[in-house]
Amino acid sequence: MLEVSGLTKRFGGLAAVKDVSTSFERGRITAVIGPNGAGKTTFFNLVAGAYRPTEGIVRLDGEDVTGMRPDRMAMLGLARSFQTTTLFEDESVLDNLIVGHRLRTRSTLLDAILNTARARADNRECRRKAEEALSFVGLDHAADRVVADISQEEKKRVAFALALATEPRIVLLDEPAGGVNPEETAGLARLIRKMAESGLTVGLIEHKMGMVMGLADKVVVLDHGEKIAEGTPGEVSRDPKVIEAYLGADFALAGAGHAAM
Ligand SMILES: Nc1ncnc2c1ncn2[C@@H]1O[C@H](COP(=O)(O)OP(=O)(O)OP(=O)(O)O)[C@@H](O)[C@H]1O
Repeated sequence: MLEVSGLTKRFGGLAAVKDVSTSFERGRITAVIGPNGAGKTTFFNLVAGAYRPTEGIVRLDGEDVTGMRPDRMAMLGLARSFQTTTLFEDESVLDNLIVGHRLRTRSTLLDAILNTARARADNRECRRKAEEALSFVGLDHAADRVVADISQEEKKRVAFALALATEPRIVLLDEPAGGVNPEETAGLARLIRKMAESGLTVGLIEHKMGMVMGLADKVVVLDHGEKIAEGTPGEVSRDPKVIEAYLGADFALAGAGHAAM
C-alpha cells in the first residue's frame, strides 16, 4: 500500500499541492480528479519521486520513501504510464517494449558491447517480459507491427505494456484515455480493471468522468492543490463542494456513471 500524508509542494509562492493525505490500496483503482491546474500531475510527480515535497511523507508498505529518486521508486515497484509520444514510431511494438525494458534493467553499455553472458540472459528476460506484457494488454497479434501503423488505442496499450514490463506493484496512469473514442475508452477501462484485478495498485488521473465513475474504487478530488473530497464515485459525485468546483450541476442531474465517456 502507498500512503501519503500532509503532502505539500510549493513552487515559489504557489502551493500546487497543499497538505494532501490519502492512500492507494492494493488491487484497487484510486482516481485523482479536479479542474485544470488543481495539482493532479504535481501530486503524481511527488508520489513517484520526480519532485521532492516541500512538506509531507510518502510511505510504501510502511517504509518512508519521501524524496526518493524516480529510478529508486521504479526499483521498488512503482511504474508510471508513458505518453504514446515516447514510443519509437519506426520500430516494431515488440522492439519498443524490449528497448523500453532494457533501459530499466542492469546490463551496462559495456556488457551490451561485449555481449556478455549477463547481457544475453538479460535479453532473454527482456523478451519474455515484453511478450508477457503484450499478451496482458491484448496485443500479441501486433508484436511485429511497426508502431506508426497501429491505432492510437493500440499505442495506448503499448504504453501500458511498457509500464507492466517492469513488473510493478503500483502503476500511476496520467490521462490514459486522452484522445481515443468512447468505444476505445471502454476497452481501455476494462484493461485498467484487469490490472487492478491482477493485484496491482492503480492510481489514475482522468478527465473523462464517465470512465472515472464507472471504474474507480475511490476518488480523490483536488481543487487549488487541496483535497476537497474523497470517497466512492457515488459519494463524491453527490458532494456539493465537488459539484461546485468541478463536476457542475448538469453532471449531478445526469447521475454519476451515466455521463458520456
Ligand atoms: N514545475 C512547475 N513550476 C511552477 N509551477 C508549476 C510547476 N508544475 C506545475 N505548476 C503549477 O502548479 C499548479 C498545478 O499544476 P498541475 O499540472 O499539477 O495541475 P493538473 O491538475 O495536473 O492540471 P491539468 O488537469 O491541466 O493537467 C498549476 O498552477 C501549475 O501552473
